[in-house]
Amino acid sequence: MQQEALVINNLSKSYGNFKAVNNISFTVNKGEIMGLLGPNGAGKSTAIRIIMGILSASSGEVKFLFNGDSSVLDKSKIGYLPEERGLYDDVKVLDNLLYLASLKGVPQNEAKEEAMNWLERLNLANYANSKLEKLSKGMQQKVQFIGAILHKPALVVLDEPFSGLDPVNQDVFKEIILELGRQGTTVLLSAHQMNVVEELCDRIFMINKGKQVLFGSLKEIKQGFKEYMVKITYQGDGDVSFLQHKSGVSRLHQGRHSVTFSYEADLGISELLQEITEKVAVEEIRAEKPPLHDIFIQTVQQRGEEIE
Ligand SMILES: Nc1ncnc2c1ncn2[C@@H]1O[C@H](COP(=O)(O)OP(=O)(O)OP(=O)(O)O)[C@@H](O)[C@H]1O
Repeated sequence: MQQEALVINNLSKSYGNFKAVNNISFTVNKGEIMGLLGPNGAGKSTAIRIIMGILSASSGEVKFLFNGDSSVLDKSKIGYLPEERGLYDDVKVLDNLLYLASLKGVPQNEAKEEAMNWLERLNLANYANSKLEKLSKGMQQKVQFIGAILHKPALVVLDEPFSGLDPVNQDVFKEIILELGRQGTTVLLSAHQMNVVEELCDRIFMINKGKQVLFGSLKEIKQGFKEYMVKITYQGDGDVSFLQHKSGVSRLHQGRHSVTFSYEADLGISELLQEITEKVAVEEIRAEKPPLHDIFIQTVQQRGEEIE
């Protein structure tokens, strides 16, 4: 039985006539990894800051259910990685972490042990006694990430945790986030590089210009998108120009020995593939749903809306 940990109901935030967040609703279940995905300026940080109690909503509500039913946020149960990182530059790495842990009520001995374990795991143990300003941006982000999870919170809220990280460290963060989910920690994270996180999240809330675009698991979102991306490679100089006139085919690109196009899933693709194999000596066929990023862009465009 799924247990709701966080409920967002009809949340909006206006600045004058401008709606930065426009009536969004979603829930996050206990132990679930939820991705809030959208381009720059979509409203992700605004929504997160409202959830964190830093900004007030114009309307709507945020409910925390992991500690009984409460609209009051118990900050010691939440870990937060803010978009604008907030550590002390001229303070040692370990002391920065011990300070953050003390704000959450973690006893110093315990905090020190946990902090050193995490620094070890993130290859920063040698920097424990260096001032933060000596570390690279990516390293500082790792320290801030440790600060968000050190006190074993029930809910972790990460605003753009992957931006500015190299692919190796992105994978390290992903591994830790998955581990948190398995341990029952609820995770809400935002990202603009959709393809970095699409496989990580149990469910995804896609947002553009403050409004919901799509919401569901990756599988549900892909199933709901009714177009395949097809790529066929073949030997020799076959002629597949008939595809130009085929209904359901769009975005056709003809290469020297290959052709790519989009095809409406509802039409059933086997007959079309049969026709192609009669015309050319097919080497490889790939038909798959597009990546999340493309689904996002096409869904927004199909609705006649613009991307920020
Ligand atoms: N204090 C403010 N006054 C007016 N407009 C604001 C204010 N804060 C944010 N906005 C606007 O609200 C929109 C959403 O901003 P927000 O920071 O939530 O986006 P985001 O999805 O987090 O994007 P990014 O990835 O660039 O941080 C933007 O158009 C931004 O310019």
